[in-house]
Amino acid sequence: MITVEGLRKEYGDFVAVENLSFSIGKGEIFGIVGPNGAGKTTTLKMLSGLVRPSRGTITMKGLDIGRDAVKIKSFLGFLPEESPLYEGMEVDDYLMFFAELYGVGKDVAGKRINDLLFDLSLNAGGKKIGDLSKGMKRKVAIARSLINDPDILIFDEPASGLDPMTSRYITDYVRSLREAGKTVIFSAHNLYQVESLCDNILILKNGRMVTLGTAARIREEFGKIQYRLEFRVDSAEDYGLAELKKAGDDYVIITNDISIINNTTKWVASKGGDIVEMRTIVPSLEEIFLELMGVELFVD
Ligand SMILES: Nc1ncnc2c1ncn2[C@@H]1O[C@H](COP(=O)(O)OP(=O)(O)OP(=O)(O)O)[C@@H](O)[C@H]1O
Repeated sequence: MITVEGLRKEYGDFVAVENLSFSIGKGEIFGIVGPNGAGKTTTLKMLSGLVRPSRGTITMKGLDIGRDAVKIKSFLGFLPEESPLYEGMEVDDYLMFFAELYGVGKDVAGKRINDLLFDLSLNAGGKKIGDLSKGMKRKVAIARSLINDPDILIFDEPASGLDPMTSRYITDYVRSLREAGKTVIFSAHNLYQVESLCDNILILKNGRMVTLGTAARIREEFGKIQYRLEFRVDSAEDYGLAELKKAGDDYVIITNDISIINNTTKWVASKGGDIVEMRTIVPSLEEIFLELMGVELFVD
């Protein structure tokens, strides 16, 4: 559906995005994450044809964005990070206005607007856009990005800064778009959202790809699985295999070395003690992300 090769964007001497290559299949949800300034918005703007790449190619449905921008725009919906809305207009009129800009016929547009308002649970009750809540305004912007019934959606932080309920609603809505066969590319700061939603995740840092894959693959590649063993013995004075912590009457060790776990269970048995619990600790994508970005993590 989408192929990106050797994408680069320079602003003067500054390289905002460097040598990005990836492809996205039809019906996929593709997430882009990275710290502030990583190049997410720049990448999304290049994908949506708003910013011209300094180098590299983007093809969508076999069309080159440099040569066929107009055709591509007809099946593309873009939600910018901050979307200025016409505050003095009512939602229906606003959406109808954009439908006309896209050449959507009045009857089709009317039905589509009703469906969108219903699906997004957006009931403005005749209020002007300027008087709506932040979450409702975001929903209006999302509805606008869908007014031409695009196959490919590019959402820049669709749920950022919204209350958890609205954020959850938008996440569920994005999922329903995939079920309707749309391809969705979005950037986010909320890694839980990305992990629960995306088929593939691209992690960017300083404009470069750190990794790309499913959440499970990224976990496998970068996440250290740790083992946590909790046991009970009368005295642990002669235990010297790993650092011991106390949890009430019990002792706990956390290690990524399975042989330490095996030797500890033998030692516990030799002391006539009991194993209380043995489990693995799988790092969350958030923890892996922080580690990849060079932020130290503490496990307790
Ligand atoms: N028009 C521009 N002129 C000069 N530099 C720019 C321009 N647009 C973006 N940049 C720079 O490119 C880098 C990447 O910016 P971008 O907005 O793509 O990052 P981002 O990952 O979306 O960040 P955030 O999470 O803060 O939105 C930043 O250092 C930014 O200052």
